[in-house]
Amino acid sequence: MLLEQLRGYLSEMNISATEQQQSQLVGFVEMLNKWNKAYNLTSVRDPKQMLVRHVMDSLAVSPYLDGKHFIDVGTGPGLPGIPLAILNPDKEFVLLDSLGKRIRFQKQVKFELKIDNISSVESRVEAYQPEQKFDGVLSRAFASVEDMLTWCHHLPAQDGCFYALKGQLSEQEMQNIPAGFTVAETIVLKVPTLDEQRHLLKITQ
Ligand SMILES: C[S@@+](CC[C@H](N)C(=O)[O-])C[C@H]1O[C@@H](n2cnc3c(N)ncnc32)[C@H](O)[C@@H]1O
Repeated sequence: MLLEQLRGYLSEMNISATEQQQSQLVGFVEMLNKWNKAYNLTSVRDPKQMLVRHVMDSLAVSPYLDGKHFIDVGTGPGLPGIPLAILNPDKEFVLLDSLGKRIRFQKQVKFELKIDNISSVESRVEAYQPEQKFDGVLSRAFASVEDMLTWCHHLPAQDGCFYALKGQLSEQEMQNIPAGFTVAETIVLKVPTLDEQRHLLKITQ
């Protein structure tokens, strides 16, 4: 059932995924649903809604990613990083969150679904000093754009950029973008069956 739903959405979004990737994406929803009962990972309780609101919403970002080495800050259970890693095995994703139980969930997902291109870091983002900087710094439902840029300014490589996945954009939030950062692109994302607005801000430094 979930698999059929996923296939329909992938075709609507013009995204191709192998059988193995499809089964990993469904496996991720099933694990999210199972662990959610004890770990409180998301307020979305219905697996069909998890597929739309978490997996498809994350995958909508995939066509816009430039580079190979990404970090997803405030990733929680691995959103958008895990669906993006499943779809892009040639890219690497560091999943960072300050809460240990979310990190434990990500590690179990990596192990059970055999996702080789993710690694988890338990840290506050402000304190994290990576050995290698990133082509892209991703976030979804993490913080205001202002706070994200202030806390994460040390993470992108020279030509790297920020990708903030947002709902409705408030004028005030856009006005508060700190000096030295530029919104290079504002992309309107289409997520099947979701009426609310979804935006991807691509921000350079
Ligand atoms: C609302 S959740 C969003 C999770 C996920 N990105 C999503 O889209 O569902 C925000 C997450 O950011 C984490 N977080 C908040 N402040 C943080 C910080 N300063 N450093 C690292 N993680 C942080 C929280 O632990 C939480 O998991």
